Formats: sequence, structure tokens, C-alpha cells
Amino acid sequence: MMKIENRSYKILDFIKIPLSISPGMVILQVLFDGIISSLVPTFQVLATASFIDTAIRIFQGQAERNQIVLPILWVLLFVSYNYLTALMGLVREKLNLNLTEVFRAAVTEKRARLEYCHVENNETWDLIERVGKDPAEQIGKGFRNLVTTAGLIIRIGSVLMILLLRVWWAPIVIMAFSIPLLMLAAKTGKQSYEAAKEAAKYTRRATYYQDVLTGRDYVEERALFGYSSVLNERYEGRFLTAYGINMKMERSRYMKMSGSGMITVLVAILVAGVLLAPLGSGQISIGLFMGLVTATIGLVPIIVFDLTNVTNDMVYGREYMRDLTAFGGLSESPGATDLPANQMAEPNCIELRDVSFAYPGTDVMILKGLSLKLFSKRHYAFVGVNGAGKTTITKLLTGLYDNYAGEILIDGKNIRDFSQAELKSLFSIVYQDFAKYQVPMVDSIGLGDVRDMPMENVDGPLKVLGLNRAVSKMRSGIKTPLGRIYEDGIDLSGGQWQKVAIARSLVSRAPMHILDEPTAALDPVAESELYELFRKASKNKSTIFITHRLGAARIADEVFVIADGRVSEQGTHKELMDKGGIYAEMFEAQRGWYA
Ligand SMILES: Nc1ncnc2c1ncn2[C@@H]1O[C@H](COP(=O)(O)OP(=O)(O)OP(=O)(O)O)[C@@H](O)[C@H]1O
Repeated sequence: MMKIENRSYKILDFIKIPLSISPGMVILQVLFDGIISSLVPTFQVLATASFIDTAIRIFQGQAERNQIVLPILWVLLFVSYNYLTALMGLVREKLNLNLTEVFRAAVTEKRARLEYCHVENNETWDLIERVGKDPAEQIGKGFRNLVTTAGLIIRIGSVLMILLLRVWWAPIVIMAFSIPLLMLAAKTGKQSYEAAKEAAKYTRRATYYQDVLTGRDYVEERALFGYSSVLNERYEGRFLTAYGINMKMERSRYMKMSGSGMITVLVAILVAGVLLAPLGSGQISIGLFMGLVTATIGLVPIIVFDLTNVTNDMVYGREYMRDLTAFGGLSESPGATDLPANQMAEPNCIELRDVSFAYPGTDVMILKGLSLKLFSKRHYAFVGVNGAGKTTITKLLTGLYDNYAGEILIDGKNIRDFSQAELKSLFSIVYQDFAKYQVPMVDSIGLGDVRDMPMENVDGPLKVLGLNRAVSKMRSGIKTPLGRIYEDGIDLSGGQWQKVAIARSLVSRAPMHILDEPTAALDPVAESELYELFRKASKNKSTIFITHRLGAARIADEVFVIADGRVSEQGTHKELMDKGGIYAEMFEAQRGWYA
């Protein structure tokens, strides 16, 4: 299986990578698209020249009529070659397919192995998106570009060779004018990658607005708030900015290229004029003269547009390779793609000791010397104002970040000494923004434990969460697809989606279950009930509820109030109420709402 390595990727990798994936298709494409189809026009010139010269000689009585047959066959052969190029379309498609299967998979695999901090960092996320967007297409484009470049060089070279034999200085003049043109193309190539990078930022925002304007998740609010025209303006703003950046780049490229291209046209006309002398002196035949003039004039668009385009694309490709190099160099989290370990003894105590933490690339301390202990088979609630750092604690516990100061110990052993697979087997989490997998319900829940889980294991959580009633009404029961991607899929209510996410966590065999406030779609009573159900379903496990609804905190064995990066209060609901501190104040404030 192919891997994205930590090394410097170069332009030549556009050919090495496809060659390692699909050597047959690459050779065919290089042979036909690169070499043969580039030589054909030159041979066509010679065949046409021979046809015209033979025809003239026949009219002048210097040749037999049947001598025209061979030149005609030559001309026909090269014309019919065009049909073969159509067949090459199939080869290109096959190569694309193979690149998608192997290279795209390698990029996806690397993405999955990345350290979590790269995913949460805007700059690296941009890089990941740039490299990960249609990677097969990018490699395919770079490869085709190399083949086209080789082909163009052969094509131009072969015409220049014929010219060189007749008018030695003509190719030199043509080359002298073309080189600055190509240098200019290289420069604009770099500029267009930078412009595309800049434009992509706006396109991403535009795509987001487009999603809000058309996506299903927003349909109710869209109707209710009627914000479509306002957001449409924002969409247009971002879209037009991206469009403007691209257009500016294209315009400037076109101006530069066509300005310089005019010079090449003049050179070609000059060459045609100069060939008149050898024609007059009989040094070249009429057929060859016509062929050479046609071929030289034909070189103009090739040099001005095709060659400059490929140079431009080549530099663009080099920037992609630079990005791929940077992407390959992003640090990985060992075991990020491992499945949870199978046999882990349930820990008696998980302890955070004097833990301080700031997100990488920032200097705001989110946790400031936080200490707490969690014991087996007990139920905890983390409460605190927004942004207090409750979710952050779970990210450290599960090993997503390890750049903290202090210690996190599982039964006295530092969590840095646990493998990812071991940590994954200890914790199961439902986040605030849990995922809604649009797959059959049983699969959506089964994703919580993909290690050969028997299907019946799904039944328990369904029953506990009261989802079995909904399932019994579904046409295909538990196999009914959720969401709108399948034709026979059904959409769930917000609360049902949340329950599916919670069921997913319940099928996990992890001894510690964390609910990071995934219950926002539930009314307070339903939410309290759900916490109660969840607690019962996890009676042999430890649980942490991260919640703002303090009613739910009442059922916890112990409540931690997180404030200012520390545990500011801890105890049972009753103890904290008696204490009359922050918790009691928050609870009274909420009670006031319901009174
Ligand atoms: N990837 C990140 N990079 C930088 N800062 C972050 C990142 N993720 C979270 N933060 C910041 O860390 C702080 C704590 O966030 P966290 O999500 O842990 O809070 P919380 O207590 O769970 O809040 P809430 O109750 O709103 O869910 C916030 O100020 C947040 O802006």
C-alpha cells in the first residue's frame, strides 16, 4: 500500500507516482500522447510535401501516375492516427481510476494519522485541504502536463530540426524569442498558484454560505428567519472576490503571453519570408516549402499558448509538490488509526495532577494547574461557564493533545505511556456536535465498536434510550437508512439523532463514557431522563456528563465546577448547595427560570 512519505516531493514525482501505481497505463500514455502524437505532425509535413511534389512532377510529366499511391497512403496513415488518439481516452480514464484508488487512499490515510493539533490549526488545515482536495486529479494533471511538455518539446524540436537543415539560423531566432516567454510563463505559474491559494479561502467561505443557503440542516431556520437574500449577498461577495482574484491573474497572464506572442508571430512570418530564397534557388521543393511554412506558423500557437500553459502548469504543479512535501512532513500521532485495544483492565483511578495547557500556537492558558481524580464506576458532572475548559479536559484525557504541563495518570501510570489503542479502549465520548452518519441505523450505531460487534448489542442501547419504538415503525426496522442520501432514508428528529449518537457510545466497551452536552435538542425533562437512563445503562461504568443543565448534575456522585482553568468547587450536589458557592448560585439562577 502506498504511503505519503516525509520527504521532498519534486516535479518528477508526477511521473514516478503514477509509474509506481500503474506502469502499463503510464507507458502507453507516454508512448502515444507524448512521443508518437508529437512526431506525427512533423511526418505529416513530410508526407504532404512528398504528396504535393509527386503531384507536381506527375503534372509536369516527370513521374508516373502510380507513384502518387505511396504518398497518399502516408497522408492517410497520419490522418487516421487521429482515431487512435480517441482510444487513448480510455487509457487516461483507467490511469485516473488507479490514481484515485491508490494515491487518494494514501493521502486519506495520512490525513487520518495526523496529530490532532494540525486539524484544529487553521494554517495546517488549509494545507491539508489543499493537498487533500482531489489528490488523484492533481497528480493526474501534473503527469499529463509532463507528458504534454515532453510531447511539445519533441514536436517543436522536430520541426526546428527540419528547419535547421534548410535555414540554420531560423530555429535559433525562434528559440531566442521563446525563452523569455517561457520564463515569463514560469513566473506567472507561481503567481497563479498563490492566487489560487488566496482564492480558495474565499471559495471555501462561499461554499459554506452555499451550504447554509441550500443545505438540509438549515432548512427550518432559513424559512423562519428568511435570511436567504442576506446570506446570498455574502455568498456572492465571497464568490466574486474569489472570481476576481482568478480573473485578475488570468487577464494579466493573457496580456503578458499574447504581447510576447506577437513577437513570435513576426518571427514565424520572417522565417516564411526567408524560405522564399531557398525555394527560388531550388534548394527546397514547393511541397517542402508549403509544409515548412505551415509547420512554422503552426508553431506559433504551440509556443505562445501550449508551451507557456504547460510551463505555467508545471510551476503550479511544483507548488503542489511543495505542499505535498509539507503535508508529508506534518507530524503523525502513532496509532491514530488503530482500533481500540481489546483487553484493557478497567482503571481504578484517573488523575489530572496540576495540569496546565494552552492550545498549540496560542498563549492563552486554558487550564491553569487543574487537579482532579475520577474513580471507577462513579458518575461525575463537569459544570462551568462557556469556554471554561470542560471539553479541553476530555481532549487531554483521550490523548488528543499531549503538550500540557503537569501529569495525567491512569492508575499511577502516565497517559503518555499508553498507546492510542489503549486510550481509545478506555474512553467513549459523545460530543456536542456529534456526527450524523447517513447510513443504515444499525451501522450508524455499530460505528461505536467496529471490532466484530454482534448486531444484538445494538438492541440494548436502543431499548434503554427508547429508540426501539421509533425503530418498530420504520419500514426496514433497524436497517432503515438515516438521512436523505438514500432514497428510502428517513430523517430523524433532533432528539432522535442525539439518541443515535448516544447509542453509538453505549455500544462501546470502554469503561468510561463521556457525554459532552450532546443533549441540547432535548427539553429539560427529557434531558434529565436521558442522563438518568444513560447512568443506568452505564451502571458498571464511569461516566462524565459535561452539562449546563444543573438538574442533570444532581444525579452525579460528584460535581466538578471548572472555573478559571481549575476545579473551583467539588462535591455532591447537596454539598455544593450547602456550600453556597458558584454552583449554588448557578443552580438557583436556573431554578428561578423554572419556578
Ligand atoms: N483548537 C483550539 N485552538 C485554540 N483555542 C481553542 C481551541 N479549542 C478550544 N479553544 C478555546 O479553549 C477554551 C475552552 O474551550 P472548551 O471547549 O474546552 O470550553 P468548554 O468549557 O467546553 O465550553 P462550552 O461550555 O462552551 O462547551 C475556549 O476559550 C476556546 O475558545
